[in-house]
Amino acid sequence: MVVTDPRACIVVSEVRKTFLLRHTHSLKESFIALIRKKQISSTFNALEGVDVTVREGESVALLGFNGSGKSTLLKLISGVLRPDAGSIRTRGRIAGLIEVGAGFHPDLSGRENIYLNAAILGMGRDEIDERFDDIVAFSEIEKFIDTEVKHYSSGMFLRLAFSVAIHTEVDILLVDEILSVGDEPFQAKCLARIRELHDAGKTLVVVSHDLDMVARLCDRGVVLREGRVVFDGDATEAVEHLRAR
Ligand SMILES: Nc1ncnc2c1ncn2[C@@H]1O[C@H](COP(=O)(O)OP(=O)(O)OP(=O)(O)O)[C@@H](O)[C@H]1O
Repeated sequence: MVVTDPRACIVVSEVRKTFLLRHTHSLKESFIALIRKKQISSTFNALEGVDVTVREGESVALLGFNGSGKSTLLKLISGVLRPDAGSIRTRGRIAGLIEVGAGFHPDLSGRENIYLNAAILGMGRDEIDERFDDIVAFSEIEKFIDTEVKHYSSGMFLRLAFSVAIHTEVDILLVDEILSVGDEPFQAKCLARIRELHDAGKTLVVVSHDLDMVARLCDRGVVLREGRVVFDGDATEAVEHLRAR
């Protein structure tokens, strides 16, 4: 596909993602299945023929029921997964709030993890120094910043990881289930920060089951059903489309 839109920053074109489904648990079972000429695995298309173009500064929600392919599409855009057919092109720095905290080390302190994680997310030492206080203040865990992360509660861990991710310099922010992060006041704060980033011109792609929040945060909604795009348009209409089924 030739991209004619000069403001396009994510171009998903004719994408298919296939997963292998195993039907056996062990080597012994596989052996028996082979002898009995039974299928030991089959393939399954989590996404098929998906076309989505996102322009700079847009806020797009990926909507759909469980298993419709939303997270898979987000992972393809972030580069964590590769498509089996079609192409995905992106322009600008992308940060995914997808597997938040995946790069954290339990034996290091909160402070050390901020430096480690921010570096993994592409920030330079000076940039981290400059933002360190903001990251810690946002997480509200100042008192425990020099404690090893393995002693943190799961909510504290998520607060710190989310704070680091949300303070990195990006053009495109990919967010999977914002509302699974921390307690209610912290979720509201994260949402406000994401809105601020969008107001400053950043592009957002959000996956969430909180349809009211999505309708307020996003301008556009893409509805997936069984791996195919069944609606792409105004976010409020997309939510209505999803609720109508
Ligand atoms: N690594 C994998 N191996 C096999 N199947 C997978 C894998 N990842 C995803 N799938 C399958 O692909 C389909 C789409 O999954 P995906 O996580 O993208 O859905 P989703 O729309 O984000 O769902 P949910 O709302 O439940 O989070 C599901 O049927 C899932 O079981």
